[in-house]
Amino acid sequence: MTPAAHLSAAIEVLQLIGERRRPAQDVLKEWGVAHRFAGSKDRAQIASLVFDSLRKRASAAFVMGDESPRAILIGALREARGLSLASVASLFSGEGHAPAPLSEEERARYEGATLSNAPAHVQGDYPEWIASRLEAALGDQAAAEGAALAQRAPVDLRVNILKATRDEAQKKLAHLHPEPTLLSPLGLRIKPGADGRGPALSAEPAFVKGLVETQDEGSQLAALVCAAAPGEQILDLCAGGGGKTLALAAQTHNRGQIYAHDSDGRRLAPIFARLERAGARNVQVRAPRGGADVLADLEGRCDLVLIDAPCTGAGTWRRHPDAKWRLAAGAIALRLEEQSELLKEATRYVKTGGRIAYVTCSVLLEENENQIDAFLTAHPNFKALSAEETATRANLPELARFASRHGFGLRFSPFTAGTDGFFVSLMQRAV
Ligand SMILES: C[S@@+](CC[C@H](N)C(=O)[O-])C[C@H]1O[C@@H](n2cnc3c(N)ncnc32)[C@H](O)[C@@H]1O
Repeated sequence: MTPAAHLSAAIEVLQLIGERRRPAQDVLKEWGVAHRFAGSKDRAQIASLVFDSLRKRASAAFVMGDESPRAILIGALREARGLSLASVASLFSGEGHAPAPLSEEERARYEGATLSNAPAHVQGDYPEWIASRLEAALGDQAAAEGAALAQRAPVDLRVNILKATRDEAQKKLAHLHPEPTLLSPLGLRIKPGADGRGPALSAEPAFVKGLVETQDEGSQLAALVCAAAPGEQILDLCAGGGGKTLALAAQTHNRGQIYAHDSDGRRLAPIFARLERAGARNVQVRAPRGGADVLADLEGRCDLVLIDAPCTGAGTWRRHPDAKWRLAAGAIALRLEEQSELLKEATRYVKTGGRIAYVTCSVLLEENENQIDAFLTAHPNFKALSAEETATRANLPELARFASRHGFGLRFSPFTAGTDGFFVSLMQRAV
């Protein structure tokens, strides 16, 4: 396929995403199955165009004065890729499988339209209905934070200290030019390629042998501030695919016991191979078994209960740009209920003096500080740790500057920390 044919295909996929209201990744997969002539490199180019368009959907439509898939793609070529009008015009030639030539109006808008008078939700590329919620959490930084969430994300790796130091892993991956992350002492960052793609890590010996795992720097920090110590009894209540479990296993140097649980057994499926690869030997996976109480023996025994809570994912829009357009107010309400239930459930397992770590990958106040406030009011036998104390206990005192100004917890975000948006708060059970 030619680069111009990739554009036509991306317009078609954007149209399908709009009609089907399904995750972009699923629609791209279906499109690939229905168009067997497209090879893997073509599909990757098309996906990259689609994701850039979704990241910049609002600003691209504003620039072009039109919300059609074609207009959004054209606007995104300017907003996300900075292409010149001449380059775009040469691709939109109307020949072969290329999209129809640019109209006079499209040309004029591409060259002349500006975002300077656009409202915050357009400048920040998020849905208008969520603007007030983002402003409540982020104040006058909402548009800047939205714009940072509309950038392509780098590939972040967490070095597995059970197998290598950061220097060793960096040397083994030197051909990918990884740079040490600025905040996580365990992170390596690889810039995305010009087409937005990361490297094929699953074929890298350093990955296959478990020296590194993919994990956003914000997620690494959330795990690090849990300050898990060797010998502790730890429950990872929402372990999913095990991203945080693996980080905790490394932190504890394989000493003590980590119990990895998730209410959805299918989500746990990848954890077994990942634990094996990482050489993590202190993890017991506690998958659900019908209605059995699979965590009953942990009642009142845990030094640390991690709640990596189900959330809107409003901090991960760099990686899942379609999620911001599919998010609905009803989904937020559901997540809020699940989160407060999980906080309540966690109290069952924490021992006296033990701690709950509450984590989300959301930037919304309701899912973060407000949940902590409500929990502390309902559970006076718990006290929240200050940001300073949290950062000091984790031996990362410089993280105290990420203290939330809304309540107890630390906030990391693309704009303030160069990470995905993460919130983490620690609460200790009174002795
Ligand atoms: C943010 S994801 C976890 C990501 C994972 N910890 C990681 O680092 O890769 C949230 C998880 O919570 C799980 N979950 C939702 N409600 C739950 C509940 N009541 N009890 C336990 N797990 C739950 C979901 O199935 C989902 O896998």
